[in-house]
Amino acid sequence: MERKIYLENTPLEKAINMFFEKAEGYIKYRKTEKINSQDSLGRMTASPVFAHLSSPHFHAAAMDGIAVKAEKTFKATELNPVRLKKGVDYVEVDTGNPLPEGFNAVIMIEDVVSVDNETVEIIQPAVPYQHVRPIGEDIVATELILPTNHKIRPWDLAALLAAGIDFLEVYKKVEVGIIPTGVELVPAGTVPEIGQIIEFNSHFFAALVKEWGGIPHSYDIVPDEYEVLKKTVEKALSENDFVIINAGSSAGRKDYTSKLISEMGELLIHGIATKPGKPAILGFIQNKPVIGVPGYPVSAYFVMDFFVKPLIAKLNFQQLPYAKKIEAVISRRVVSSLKSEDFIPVKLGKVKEKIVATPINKGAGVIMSLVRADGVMCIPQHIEGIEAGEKIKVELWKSLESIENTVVCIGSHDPLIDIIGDLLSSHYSLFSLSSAHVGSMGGIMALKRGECHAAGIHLLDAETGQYNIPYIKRYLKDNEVLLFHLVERIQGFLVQKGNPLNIKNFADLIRPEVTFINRQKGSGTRLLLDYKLKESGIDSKKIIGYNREEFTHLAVAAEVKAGSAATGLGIMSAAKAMGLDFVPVCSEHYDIAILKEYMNLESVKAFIEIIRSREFKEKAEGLGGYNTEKAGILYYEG
Ligand SMILES: Nc1nc2c(c(=O)[nH]1)N[C@H]1C(S)=C(S)[C@@H](COP(=O)(O)OP(=O)(O)OC[C@H]3O[C@@H](n4cnc5c(N)ncnc54)[C@H](O)[C@@H]3O)O[C@H]1N2
Ligand code: MOO
Repeated sequence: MERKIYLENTPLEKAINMFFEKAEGYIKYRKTEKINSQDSLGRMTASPVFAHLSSPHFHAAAMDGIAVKAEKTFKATELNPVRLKKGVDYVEVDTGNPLPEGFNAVIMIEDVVSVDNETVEIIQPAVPYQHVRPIGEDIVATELILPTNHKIRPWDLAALLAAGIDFLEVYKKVEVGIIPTGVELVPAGTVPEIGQIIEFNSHFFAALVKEWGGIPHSYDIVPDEYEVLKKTVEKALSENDFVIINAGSSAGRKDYTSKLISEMGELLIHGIATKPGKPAILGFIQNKPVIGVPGYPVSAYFVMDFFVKPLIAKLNFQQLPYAKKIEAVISRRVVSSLKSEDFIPVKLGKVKEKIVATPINKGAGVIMSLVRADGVMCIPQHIEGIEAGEKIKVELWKSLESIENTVVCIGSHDPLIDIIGDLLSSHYSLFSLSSAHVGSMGGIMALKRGECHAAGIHLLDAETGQYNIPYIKRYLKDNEVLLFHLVERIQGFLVQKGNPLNIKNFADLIRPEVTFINRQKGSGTRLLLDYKLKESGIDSKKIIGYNREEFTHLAVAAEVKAGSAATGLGIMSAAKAMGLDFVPVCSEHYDIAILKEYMNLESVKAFIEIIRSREFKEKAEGLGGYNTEKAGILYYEG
């Protein structure tokens, strides 16, 4: 099997146009079916629907009271009440009852004075047909209830039934075949061995298809064998309106999808100018659309969103679900490829009047970036990147109200921030926490720019040996800042189980067999390392890997776990999380800085309450490596 190395780079808009132009003829002819009106919610009418019955189909009392002959009441006044005889001049009726023969108005029971069991008195005349719902007030038999191409809403469904329409003709729901491919895949529910991956994309796609109004049919995992894939595609085509083939879309040795589409039908496009989503495949077999969706889930989501969502909408004769967009400022610099339109999931929060977007650009394989996202931003092609503080458009995945109730905490990474976030939303259902890890200095700068409420910081001042306060004095001198203790935390070397290289102190870092993974400039851990190196007179140039940077403790731990570095400086919880050993070397202050003006926000008050809670302290102590004695104490105002 030859590899297909060359992928096209068709701009997204062009790809969409080409694809839907070609699909146009197919989209026009849709199958219809008769369904029970009671099950018609959300379906599209395929022909006009006319009323079988009128509603009401008899004159009906509109109020509880008495049915009268209006003429007999005309003389009634307060001074000269009119008396009416039961059965002759009036009949008792309840709302909805048919108006008895010969009667033409209803008087509300509140306006009727009972004289005896057989007689009532009234002091106001009744107008003919007052409080009567005449035949056909709501619906007249034969009138148009719903036009063609109308999506049935709850009240439409009610009107259909009221008009005596028990069955109606709707378009058949689009049926979508989903074929997962790859020998490495094992069905969800299996414990995967090394090299095996749990197959979740077909379930992910099926859920998307349902959400977008289609009926998914997933097929068994197809190993990377051309003939098996061909057979499955043939079967799926015969059973569905279109087919999605998952994975095998790029340049791997067994990436067959594009070859198969060219051989069985017409390959329209292989490769679009987006990131992620680049290896998308668009084609037609027997005139039915066949879409090759990349294996990486984030890449897959965007290809589904670009092509499958509108295709389902068109085949269902429905409008695309409305995507709400807002303007936000971006909290940190994002570099972007000149060759592609970049789609990046973001976390959102509102600080003062600004909506702040923090990009979660973790790569196409990280499904958690979608789980954590509140929206998606797009950087157009031919733009190299966006600077922190610039405005961007964001597609919203969450209500503006919940974004307004989000505490934005930007700064140094610590798993405690996730714990605070979880406690905040579990104790205060309205509030949530959005955190971004950009290092302590990044947090201070975000506070200064008004892009976060709180910053998690642990900045050691090399001159004074003091934590955080000197930095606040220097960088936030124009702001009123409150500094709260969070924890004292132990920093140490993350090493393989058993510490095979026997790394004990900073001097060990320059041993030739010790490779290092560093944290990014501006992070507190980096400052701590540099301070300690200087203190011990160690030249950082002698450390192999000093220039390799990661953004979080966990990322450092992952590098050590994978063996690409022997050690890195980090916190105990990161070592524990990755099953590594931890060699403590020093402790530091991790504090929370908050601008005073945000302290009147209920969400920020709740955030502080959580930090002070016993539950938080217990959870933090449980992780190991933290002293929470002073958590939540305000110790500096500047
Ligand atoms: N040399 C090149 N390599 C890659 C390129 C390239 O242009 N040249 N493109 C990269 C990009 S971009 C993407 S996106 C991926 C797309 O990969 P494929 O669509 O070929 O998919 P696989 O390689 O088979 O799988 C990728 C990844 O996804 C996992 N996967 C696949 N199916 C499922 C499923 N049903 N459930 C869960 N996970 C699934 C699979 O195990 C792999 O880990 O290619 C890059 N490579
Ligand atoms: O589509 Mo790939 O996901 O560009 O990374």
